[in-house]
Amino acid sequence: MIQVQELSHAFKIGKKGKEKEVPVLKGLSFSVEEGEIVSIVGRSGSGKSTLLHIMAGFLKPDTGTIQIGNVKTSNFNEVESSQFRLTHFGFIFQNFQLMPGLTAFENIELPLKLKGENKHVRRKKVTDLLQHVGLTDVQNHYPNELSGGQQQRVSIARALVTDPPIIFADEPTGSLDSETEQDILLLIQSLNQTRGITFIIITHDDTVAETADRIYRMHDGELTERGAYHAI
Ligand SMILES: Nc1ncnc2c1ncn2[C@@H]1O[C@H](COP(=O)(O)OP(=O)(O)OP(=O)(O)O)[C@@H](O)[C@H]1O
Repeated sequence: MIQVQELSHAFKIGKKGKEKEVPVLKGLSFSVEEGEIVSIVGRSGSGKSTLLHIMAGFLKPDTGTIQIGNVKTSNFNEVESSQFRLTHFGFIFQNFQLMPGLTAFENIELPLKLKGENKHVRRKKVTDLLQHVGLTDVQNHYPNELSGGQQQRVSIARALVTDPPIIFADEPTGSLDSETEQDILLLIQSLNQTRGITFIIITHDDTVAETADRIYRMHDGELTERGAYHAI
């Protein structure tokens, strides 16, 4: 479903005229099947976030191609990239990135408002998702009135509310204690199974990586597959 081929990217650093090229991705190729949980594991600075930014269309690769379904997304211009992102991708971040002035319900509802969905559809979708992620009782709480795990559940529900087929999760449990981490990983697995959503999890943590159906290890700008694990 997602095919990445021969992807390379280097950053230019230093003063104008004296720039140095720092290669980060060096011709890496890999694929993700529809409905899979894939993790990309690697040390800090190995290029995981760069790969995610390129796959999500925030950054152009120097060379290489990305194909999602039958669409070659690496050929997109900025407008096409952002339109594709809105309909195909959801994002989960380490630090949740919730709007502090909105309740849990309103945070989850926001992408639907931006999409112009009517109130009735919004209420139904948000109510269903609140139940699915176990937050019905705290739906009127603001982010600072929620635990880290609850905030991450809100951000997961927000990522899912527009029904994207692919979710990118960048260190989704990086701010959580190990018990809450397990709860969130189980939630991701349950959403993957019940809704068929593809998850791409970026992490430096082997325990998190092993939740996935398939693990890729990032090392020196290349990816190698590490086999299948089902640790939970
Ligand atoms: N905008 C940029 N300009 C120059 N160099 C960059 C830029 N972004 C990232 N880099 C460099 O590219 C390399 C890979 O960074 P990247 O953030 O992709 O790694 P990572 O594996 O996601 O790390 P972490 O786990 O710490 O987030 C690092 O050496 C970093 O310093």
